[in-house]
Amino acid sequence: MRKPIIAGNWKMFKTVSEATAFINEVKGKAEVDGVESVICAPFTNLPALVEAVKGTTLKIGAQNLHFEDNGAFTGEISGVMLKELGVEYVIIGHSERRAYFAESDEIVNKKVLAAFKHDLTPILCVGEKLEEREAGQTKDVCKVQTEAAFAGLSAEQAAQVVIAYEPIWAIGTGKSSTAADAQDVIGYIRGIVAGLYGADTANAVRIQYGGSVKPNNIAEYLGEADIDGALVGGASLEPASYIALVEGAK
Ligand SMILES: O=C(CO)COP(=O)(O)O
Repeated sequence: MRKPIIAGNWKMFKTVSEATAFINEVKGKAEVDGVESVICAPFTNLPALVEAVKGTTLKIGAQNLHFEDNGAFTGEISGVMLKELGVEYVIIGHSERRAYFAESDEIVNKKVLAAFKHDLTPILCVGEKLEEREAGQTKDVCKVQTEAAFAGLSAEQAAQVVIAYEPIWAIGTGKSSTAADAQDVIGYIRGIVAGLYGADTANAVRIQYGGSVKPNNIAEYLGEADIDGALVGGASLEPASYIALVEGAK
């Protein structure tokens, strides 16, 4: 059985004091047996958040990393740095990074490999643009992105990747994919992993849906056979809403 995983992607929101106040409000509430609950926060919040979640089952993730361990890369943060902080997860290849920071499939792959080098679990984002969906290219786009990102991973590593299928047209728009459409694409993505590594690995990989997930629609997604959780932006920012999301994944 795959353990459902709810991850909040805070994007560029919350100062350190706002972030720690959030954890104090959700402690003991956004902790539900059988559901993994992860907050992916801006870099500046990470030390305080790792400290704030001690003694809880909540986990902390970053939203990006550089693929090198160190070097002349002004403004960047590496896997070594994240690991020493006690961060466990890292979002890689979010569509906002691909669009605004020119992250190619090759860079995404290097980042996935860097995450494993430092024992961080990648939350790998894939998904199509609106024009790609309209042109009937959704599955092709997901195939190219997934295969590129997994290049060079062992089966054991592949089984640990969390994939987040996020159709770009559904992010922050209130236009969510139907649960059935999300299941169709996510089942297809699981098949891609099966093609690369076989059925056991594919059955172990957890695949989230992301894009306008809210407390009132999360149960529909989690009710689908291949959807193992959600990567949530806007609705992860308020404590009450985040708690409802984790409860909705039971
Ligand atoms: O991009 C997302 C999560 O990574 C989705 O954002 P929203 O939940 O705000 O649509």
